Amino acid sequence: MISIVNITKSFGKKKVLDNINLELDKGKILTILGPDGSGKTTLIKIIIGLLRPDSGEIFINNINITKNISSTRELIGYKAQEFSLYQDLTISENIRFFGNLYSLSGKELDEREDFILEFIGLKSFKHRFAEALSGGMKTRLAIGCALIHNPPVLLLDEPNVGVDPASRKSVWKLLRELTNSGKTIIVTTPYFLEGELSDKVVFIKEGKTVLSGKPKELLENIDFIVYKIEGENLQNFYFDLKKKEFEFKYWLKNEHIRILLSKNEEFSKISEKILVNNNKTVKIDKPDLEDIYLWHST
Ligand SMILES: Nc1ncnc2c1ncn2[C@@H]1O[C@H](COP(=O)(O)OP(=O)(O)OP(=O)(O)O)[C@@H](O)[C@H]1O
Repeated sequence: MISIVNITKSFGKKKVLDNINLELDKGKILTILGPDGSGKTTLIKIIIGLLRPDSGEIFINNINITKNISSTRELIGYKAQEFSLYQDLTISENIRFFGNLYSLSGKELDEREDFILEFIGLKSFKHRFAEALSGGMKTRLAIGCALIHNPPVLLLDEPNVGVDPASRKSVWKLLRELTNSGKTIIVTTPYFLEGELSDKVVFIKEGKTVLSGKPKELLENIDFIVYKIEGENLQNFYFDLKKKEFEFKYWLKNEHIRILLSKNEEFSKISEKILVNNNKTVKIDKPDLEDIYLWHST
């Protein structure tokens, strides 16, 4: 459905995207994961035709949209990272405004507005001003606005940044309903857990694809072990570890330190070196997508 072929883009001397290739089938969600500055937004902007790639092509339904930029209007609904709803317009007015931009009017616009209000679960709030909405409601409204012209493809740039975890879940539920009805969705996010909810993930680092695949398969085919160290004074312990410049991968995450070792490295060999004492406990932990990203990208 969507094919991204050899996309490369530089700003001045800086290569921001380096030969990106991706395929996504109809009715699926692709999540682009990567830290700030890795090139996610640049790729999205190229797909919607806001930026021209230096080389490469993008196809949606076999239409070369890099050559037919005008076709992106119909094919794609887009929610930008800094999406600005009109704060002094109501939910209903925001949706109708976007409808006007897509030349919808009269009965057609009324019906579309009604459908979207129902779909995003904001019908009973339709006269509420956008500025008075919670983060999750704003995101749902923004997705509704991007859907106004019923495009087959939806591109959402970091839709859940600044949204609480419960509302993030409701946004993902909405996305899944959309794919069940045949829409194809690309999402960017810095939250690795969101990747697990999608059909396909791609990890991008410094403009390069580190790894891509189905989250379930990536999680089932892991060639490392995650050790979780808990205990008191972990921050100091972590900074002590840093001074020793170990080669293995470790970092401080929430309330613990994570250490990744390949399956043939024995933890006992390093446990002496890192002086895990009585104040610390070591457990094997379930790997997640962030572990996979760090394993492959550092
Ligand atoms: N118009 C531009 N001119 C010059 N450099 C740019 C431009 N747009 C982006 N960049 C640079 O390209 C790199 C990738 O930026 P991009 O916004 O695509 O990353 P990102 O992964 O979306 O990060 P973020 O989550 O912070 O938006 C960054 O180093 C950024 O500074």
